Amino acid sequence: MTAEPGAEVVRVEGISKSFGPVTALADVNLHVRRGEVLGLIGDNGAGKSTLIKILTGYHQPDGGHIIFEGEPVTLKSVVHARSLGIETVFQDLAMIDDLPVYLNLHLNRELTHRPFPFLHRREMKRRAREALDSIGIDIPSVTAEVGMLSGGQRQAIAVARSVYSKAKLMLLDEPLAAMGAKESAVILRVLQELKRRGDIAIILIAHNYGQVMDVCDRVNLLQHGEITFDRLAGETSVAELLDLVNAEYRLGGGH
Ligand SMILES: Nc1ncnc2c1ncn2[C@@H]1O[C@H](COP(=O)(O)OP(=O)(O)OP(=O)(O)O)[C@@H](O)[C@H]1O
Repeated sequence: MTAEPGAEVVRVEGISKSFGPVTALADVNLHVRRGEVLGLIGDNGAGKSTLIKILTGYHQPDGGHIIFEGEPVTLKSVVHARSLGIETVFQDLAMIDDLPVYLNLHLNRELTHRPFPFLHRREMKRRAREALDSIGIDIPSVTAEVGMLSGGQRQAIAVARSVYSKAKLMLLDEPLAAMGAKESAVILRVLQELKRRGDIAIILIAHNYGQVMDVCDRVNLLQHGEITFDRLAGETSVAELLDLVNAEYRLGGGH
């Protein structure tokens, strides 16, 4: 089914999740297609991270369904979700700073000279270079330690790692938080390139609506545990999004 360009990769139906007395998600419905970047916005505490953690297999929902590539799935764990092609790029990156770029790209997937347990470094370097070049990430050397790179470059490598592991659905939770304009531009360029290639579905959480509008095809607003707004980016504006979120404060629903 996903061989088709534009095919639906994931559909979420009626997802709910509470933490004790706190209802994080009440009745969430959303979907995203191959080659599409869906921007997920919402006030602090709206439930965005909880939704991403459900899709990544970290939290189990209390109710509702997840349809992945047309089949209902129960995502039992992060490892299970990853085995299906659901990859998350976290804010805190999960990179090992004192390892070079090419080994970070191959974490838990190191190539060896079979049947011998020696690392096939030359081949890993070659593949790392190819993976970075293929999505336009400009890193001078794949042997550089990740800890020496800028935040933007590290985040770009985290994205490349997901692509390299053949992600079908990529989840990005605030990848641009704490980044300067130049660093954000690196990531936005990579996302544009992935969009152009058209084979991955992407859900992006971001607080900067200007950046959301730059890269997303469609925007969903999460409020009170439900998606209350679903619009093509070309049919809305930063001003409208700000207005919708700020309306909550005016109604006394904000924190
Ligand atoms: N593990 C948890 N235990 C208890 N409550 C939680 C837990 N995770 C989230 N919550 C609560 O669920 C609600 C939704 O939180 P969530 O982090 O998903 O929101 P968010 O939209 O990602 O917010 P932010 O933009 O601030 O990151 C909040 O009220 C939060 O306090």
